[in-house]
Amino acid sequence: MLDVRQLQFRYSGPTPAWEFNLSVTAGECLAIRGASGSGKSTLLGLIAGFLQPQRGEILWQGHPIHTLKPWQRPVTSVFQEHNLFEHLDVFTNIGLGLHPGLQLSDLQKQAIDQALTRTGLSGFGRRRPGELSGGQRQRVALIRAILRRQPLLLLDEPMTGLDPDTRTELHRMLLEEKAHGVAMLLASHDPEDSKILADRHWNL
Ligand SMILES: Nc1ncnc2c1ncn2[C@@H]1O[C@H](COP(=O)(O)OP(=O)(O)OP(=O)(O)O)[C@@H](O)[C@H]1O
Repeated sequence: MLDVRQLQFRYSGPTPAWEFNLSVTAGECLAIRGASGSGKSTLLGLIAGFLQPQRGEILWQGHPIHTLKPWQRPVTSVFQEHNLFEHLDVFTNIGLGLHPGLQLSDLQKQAIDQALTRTGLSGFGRRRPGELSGGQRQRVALIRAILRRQPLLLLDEPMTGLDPDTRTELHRMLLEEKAHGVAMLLASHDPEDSKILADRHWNL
């Protein structure tokens, strides 16, 4: 279970201050609702560890994680910027999410191939991100996050630029992750994403 307790944050300069309080249990998807600029990405950035809170706690299974580096947290995230390595091909980008030294088992290699096929990217494994469309890059980022199988998945506008069939397949993959006990936080302006994936809503 994720517990965010009295988590206070403000950017430098004359910007709003936030205090976040929420919890998400294993296998649950919490949709974060709020107008553009209300702080949804900020909250996800704090949980991922890309931003440092001024006060408060983030607990996972009762243990504080807000003191950990991003890569030490039981978290994986898909942000709008994708964060793919431009000099590496699609397969390697995904594989590095599974093992930093790319020591992949046959099962993991199969899982990557299968996920690429399911999302219409069969045959794209050797392409670099610069040779992909925005929606294709988004799919690669999502596959990488899903296959990493961290207990907590942060999704910031995850379906941007995807066609209806690919969205349906990715919704299905995310529902499978939920069924495996992955907890999710979803920031999306698309009501369809929330309707299909979310168990609860939380308003900012
Ligand atoms: N690095 C920064 N420095 C100062 N202010 C920032 C910074 N990043 C974001 N903000 C401000 O913080 C507020 C919240 O931004 P945030 O990106 O969290 O909103 P959001 O709810 O995710 O918006 P959207 O739905 O448009 O993605 C906005 O007013 C934004 O301008």
